[in-house]
Amino acid sequence: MTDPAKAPVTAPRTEIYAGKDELVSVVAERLLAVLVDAVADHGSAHAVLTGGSAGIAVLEKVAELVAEPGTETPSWSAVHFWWGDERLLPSDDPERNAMQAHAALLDALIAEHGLPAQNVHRMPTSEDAASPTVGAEMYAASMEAFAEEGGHSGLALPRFDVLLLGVGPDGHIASLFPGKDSLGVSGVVTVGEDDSPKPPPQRVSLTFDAIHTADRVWTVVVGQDKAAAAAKALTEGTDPREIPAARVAGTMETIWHLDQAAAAELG
Ligand SMILES: O=C(O)[C@H](O)[C@@H](O)[C@H](O)[C@H](O)COP(=O)(O)O
Repeated sequence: MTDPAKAPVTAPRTEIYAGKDELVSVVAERLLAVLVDAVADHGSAHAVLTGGSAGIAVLEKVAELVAEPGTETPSWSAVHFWWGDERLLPSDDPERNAMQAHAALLDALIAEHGLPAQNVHRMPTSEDAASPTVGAEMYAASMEAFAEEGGHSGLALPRFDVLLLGVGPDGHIASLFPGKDSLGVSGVVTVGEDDSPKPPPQRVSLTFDAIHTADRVWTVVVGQDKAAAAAKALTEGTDPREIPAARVAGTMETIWHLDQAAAAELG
């Protein structure tokens, strides 16, 4: 079995866009293309979604593209959506990443385009799980049920074709925050966070080991408040315990999509 801590990872490539709209359009088009190609290539597609305003704007753009006649789309019955992290809140809380993604795209795909509701794999809510640790274990079991046979990582995970990540001004990704024990958790696919510095405190997150199994890992980074964190993350030798985004990587490609404001301090 491959040691997941040593999964092959690719070096980051940066792409800088004039503004949020340009960035969001490119990522939305690319996301659709990856889903189409994945279904054609291996019969299904698994995408990992992110919260945050840029990540949700990408989904809104995908919804726009899907509604346009002539857009090439995947067979939605073969597409699965997962999350990189979630806030442990009640199911109807508008702060849940899943609620926002449903409103932006998923409800329309289910109602109008044949996406099976059961292909949307939400992280547990505070009604489902008494604690982040329990929520993390539940989500690991959900992913195990779709684990790729003979996957290269040695972890019980679906083959993630693409995994989106927002980046916080503190350099956090998913719910992996600077200085937290979650950063060092290895050999498992999920981790609970009880004390997030960004509210709400209780969250569930994929681990770095899980993130590193994805074929493509794409950040979506918009705004001047991310400039310092992005610059540090993309500087060799940065300690990921201080800037978790420094460990962002996928097995086939790692793309940092930044708008000019977020890229302002890149070396
Ligand atoms: O769970 C959270 O607290 C947010 O989802 C967070 O992780 C977000 O992804 C980044 O802060 C980037 O957010 P923006 O895309 O809004 O800049």
